[in-house]
Amino acid sequence: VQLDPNYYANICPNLENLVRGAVVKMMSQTPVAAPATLRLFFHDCFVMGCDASIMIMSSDGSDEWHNPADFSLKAEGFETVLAAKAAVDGDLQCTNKVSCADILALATRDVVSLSGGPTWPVELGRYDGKVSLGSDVVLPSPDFNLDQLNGMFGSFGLTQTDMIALSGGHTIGASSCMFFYNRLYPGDPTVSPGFLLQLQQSCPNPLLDPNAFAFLDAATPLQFDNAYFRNLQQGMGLLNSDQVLFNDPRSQGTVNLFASNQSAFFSAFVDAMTRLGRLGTKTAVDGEIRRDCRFVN
Ligand code: HEM
Ligand SMILES: [Ca+2]
Ligand SMILES: [Ca+2]
Repeated sequence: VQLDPNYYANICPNLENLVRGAVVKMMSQTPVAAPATLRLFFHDCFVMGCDASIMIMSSDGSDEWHNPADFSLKAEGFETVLAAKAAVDGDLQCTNKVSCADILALATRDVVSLSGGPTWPVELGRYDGKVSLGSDVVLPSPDFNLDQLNGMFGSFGLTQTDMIALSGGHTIGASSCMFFYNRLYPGDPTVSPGFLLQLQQSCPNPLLDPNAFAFLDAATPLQFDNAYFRNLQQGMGLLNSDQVLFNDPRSQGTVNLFASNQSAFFSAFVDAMTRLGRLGTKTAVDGEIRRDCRFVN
């Protein structure tokens, strides 16, 4: 299936402005909107393709969101897409003509660029999926090593460079301590000593505070920039799957490039996001334009 940035040019000419307006408003209300939306897009695309399957809420808890790998997705991402969908449907020319999957793709581009990252033309024309099953969810674990990361991203036709650039999505947002406690007690030798102390203070005890968290990019947690890669050079990657990108000699060169050259990171990120956005594209044959992003029609 061929996606096209101009897909809605005649169907809903004001689409991009409507989405951006809703995203700007959500971002002014909460700093969580941007990272939550970006992560939502990634988790959507890796399961059944970019078809907004992650947004379907079933009454019996069998949907993707109820899988432990998705349960920690923050509400603000879903709310951003729902707000953008409401803005789009509020334009009579557009009502029920734009898929939730396309709105999620546009909102994701907008949260990235409005956080200081690159902007790019978003390919459009995906239909929404009609199936969401928790049992279909397979996502990378924060304990993955380089071969496991390459294996999973490679299964989607993404290269190691794509995988490293996309991991740069961790330049914004936070992680619950539960995903990296195992690096803190006893201290993982690849965590810099100062950062280790800092993290042990933020995450004192897994049993005491399940809500404890740390920023994925301790330097600039709200800015979409290449500080994430400079952190890795200093042993300040939060997740094992982050730090391993620098520690493994096979990926270190790309980390060093992105750390020293922000435009190289941005252009690799745009390429990789565009490829990610092409996964599992649905059409009218196997999809629909969902009226309410949370339910199949
Ligand atoms: C490479 C494999 C990846 C692993 C193992 C991974 C794992 C994680 C984990 C464990 C968290 C913390 C979740 C929580 O505390 O609820 C997280 C957060 C996040 N991830 Fe990833 N991730 C990966 C790739 C990606 C990609 C490709 C993107 C987007 C391009 C992305 C975007 C994000 C964002 C923005 C957050 C912060 C969410 C927030 O603050 O609400 N991640 N990731
Ligand atoms: Ca999906
Ligand atoms: Ca940052």
